[in-house]
Amino acid sequence: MRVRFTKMQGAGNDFVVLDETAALLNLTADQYRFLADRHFGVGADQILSVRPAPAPDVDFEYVIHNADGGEVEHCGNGARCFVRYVRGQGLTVRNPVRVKVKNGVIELAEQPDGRVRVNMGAPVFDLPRVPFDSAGLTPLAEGGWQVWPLALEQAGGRGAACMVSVAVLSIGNPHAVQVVAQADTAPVAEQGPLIETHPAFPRRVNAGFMQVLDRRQIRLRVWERGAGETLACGTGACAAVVAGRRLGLLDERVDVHARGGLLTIEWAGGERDAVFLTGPAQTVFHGEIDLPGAPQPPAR
Ligand SMILES: N[C@H](CCC[C@H](N)C(=O)O)C(=O)O
Repeated sequence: MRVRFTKMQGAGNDFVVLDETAALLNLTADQYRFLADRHFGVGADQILSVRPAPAPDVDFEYVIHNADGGEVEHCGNGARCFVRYVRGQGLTVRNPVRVKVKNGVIELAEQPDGRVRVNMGAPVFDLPRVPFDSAGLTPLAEGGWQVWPLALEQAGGRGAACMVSVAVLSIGNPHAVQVVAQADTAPVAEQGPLIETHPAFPRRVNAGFMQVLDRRQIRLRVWERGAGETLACGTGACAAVVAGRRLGLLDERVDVHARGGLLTIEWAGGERDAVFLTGPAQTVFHGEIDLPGAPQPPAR
């Protein structure tokens, strides 16, 4: 099956964008994995699908699949590319654009300076909604909030276990954020997959490693659920700033230095206050590719 796509990136987090506004593609997990494959496919951290509005109060539906083929609830860097795509392709002239994501509606606005500002909605701290299973775990009080100590053990008991303390929250998708002294030398490759698959996270989790430079700047690396370490993670940047602010370390507006670029996060600090993510969105190229496997029958 031949599909047209657009390759995009936001602060180095890269995407294959599929325009499904005229017809749904009904791709399989294997086909999403193929598109994301950097050797046999196009190559991307996530696949973003642009779909028709499911209700009159939104302009589009925004569906995200990780490189491992699994559908996920949200992608902040992808949201910026989404609005760049739909406006650039003339699918809408609205600004901001309202899109339906799995757990709600978000607003995406192209700014005069060319960056894109996304209203990501309010963070979620209710542990069962992250979801996080805290049974058998005792939180540590930290700066007026709490962090959760997790034992990380190599598969098969190889190597010594180590303990990390993570702040746990959802930005529509699950995040576990730890404060580290130096992001550049943080053990992202070693600890990331162990945190991602820790049994306390029944749907796995994105693992953030945050170095606080000062109250208005952090350096952040994220091992993403279903994708591994990416050059930037939009929801991860939101989660890190919200966690840092609740731990008393950060102010309302923070510049997040990711490996792939700069993101700006704003959160007033109230549990019902929306988190705002501002950053770049670039189109890299357009293309077509033959997908293995037969087209799927429409979902029932
Ligand atoms: N890996 C994430 C989805 C993509 C998030 C990230 N690319 C962003 O910009 O928010 C998850 O499984 O929840």
